[in-house]
Amino acid sequence: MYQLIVETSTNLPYDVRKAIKQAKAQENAGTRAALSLSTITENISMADEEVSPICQDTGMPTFKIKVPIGANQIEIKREIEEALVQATEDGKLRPNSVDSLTGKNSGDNLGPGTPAMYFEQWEKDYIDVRLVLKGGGCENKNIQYSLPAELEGLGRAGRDLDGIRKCIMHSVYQAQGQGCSAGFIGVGIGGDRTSSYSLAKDQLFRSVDDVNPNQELKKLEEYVLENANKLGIGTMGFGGEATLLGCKVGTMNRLPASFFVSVAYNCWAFRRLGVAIDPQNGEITDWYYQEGEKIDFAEEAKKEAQEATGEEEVKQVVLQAPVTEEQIRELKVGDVVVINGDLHTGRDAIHHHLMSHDAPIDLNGQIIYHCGPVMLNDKEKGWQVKAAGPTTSIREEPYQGDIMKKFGIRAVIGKGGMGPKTLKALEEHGGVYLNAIGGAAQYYADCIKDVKGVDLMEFGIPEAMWHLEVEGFAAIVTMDSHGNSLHADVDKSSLEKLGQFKEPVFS
Ligand SMILES: O=C(O)C[C@H](O)C(=O)O
Ligand code: SF4
Repeated sequence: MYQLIVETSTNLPYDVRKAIKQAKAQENAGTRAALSLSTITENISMADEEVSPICQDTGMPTFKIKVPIGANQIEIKREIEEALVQATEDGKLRPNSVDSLTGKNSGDNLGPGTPAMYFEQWEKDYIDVRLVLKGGGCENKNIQYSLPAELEGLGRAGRDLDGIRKCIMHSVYQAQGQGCSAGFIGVGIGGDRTSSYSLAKDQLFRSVDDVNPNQELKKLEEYVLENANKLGIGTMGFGGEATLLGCKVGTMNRLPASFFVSVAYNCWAFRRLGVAIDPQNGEITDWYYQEGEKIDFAEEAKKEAQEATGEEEVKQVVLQAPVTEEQIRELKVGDVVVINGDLHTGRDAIHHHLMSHDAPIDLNGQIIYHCGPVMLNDKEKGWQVKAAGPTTSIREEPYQGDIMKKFGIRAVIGKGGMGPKTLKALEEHGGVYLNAIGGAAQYYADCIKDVKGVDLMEFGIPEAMWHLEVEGFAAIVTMDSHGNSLHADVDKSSLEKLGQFKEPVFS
């Protein structure tokens, strides 16, 4: 179980690698989307080499286990829990289990509902364990429709295959880049609200290459894959050709009165693996999702990095943090900023806290990084950063503008963009929003040269305020102090494109 957990967190499966490689081939060199994909593939290689988490959000560990008749499920549960605790201690998983009422992090990835484990008996003589580590950002972009429904951009979706088609197209649109596109979707049709979502998630256990045996669903999957990529959302929502990398649809019976379509959205960091286990000796006899060649992005990434620095099409601005208002007002959407100096992490708990408390340090001219890192406290070296990519910024929308003004913060780094309230505050106050590449947790951890301290540890490791010193931390200006937002632009243009799919296709 330990091996399965570590491999899943650090080594992306072959089928997912293949889909990412295809996406890269679709994007034109030198574009924002192509550069972001290069960062992503470089990150995949780094995680593999370092045996460190691909993304800092190691998600909700979800196990699907098939056991021969007579196998002791209680013992298997215990083994899984022990392995999770160990993997957390070793920095392969972030402590991710939080009490919903008190906000307290259990620290070891155990707690009510964590991990999720689903057992099933079968008549074979081996144990089949599948694991998906699905992060919170993409989980937040899951969506459930109850048909008939009225959908933005697409009009009425009826209780038929064409209505289902519209829901799925809409689900990709509404995710924008916030679930770290390009993503994979699993769709569940029918059931009740619970079983419909669970069917959607089950589809994520199908291999990316898997072909649906049901001809109608096969056509639907192909249609969505082809057409969702015409929405122009692209990697991280920066615009581009690759928005969706996989679409798998399953169906089950429903009640006469209900008609649910549920969509489970998974980011590009699609961490799911599986093993066959011999119950006699506990040995792994087979790994799943590893057919064919393993794509090694390392060499490719090196070549591309050289080419990209040679091209230099985009404006690059080096900022030494702390920064001044004048420096920030000079930045425009599309600029690439390279940061050296101080960064301070702050996510949900910190933003909520800062609304009614003083900051633990002087934040004037400082940069806030929406990030909940994986940290290890080494006896000799002190705090070590194991993974540190951005988290979805939109959750801080109610607070961000006020906090920037209150403390004189000049820049925030995150992913997925923010809304009109923040945009207005950036203009009034002289601030900027910088988009880092979601999921690229190794790539950014590598830029962190020192952990200078930590405050508000009572919020738990991911939510604490970490004071970091960085070098060469690159991010893209996607919202500036002149009222421009790339996110608003991509949302608007993709909604217009969504309108092209209004007419019936499967009727
Ligand atoms: O929790 C995180 O670090 C990231 C989260 O998965 C997100 O996508 O927002
Ligand atoms: S940060 Fe992005 S890549 Fe990581 S779990 Fe969240 S959605 Fe996935």
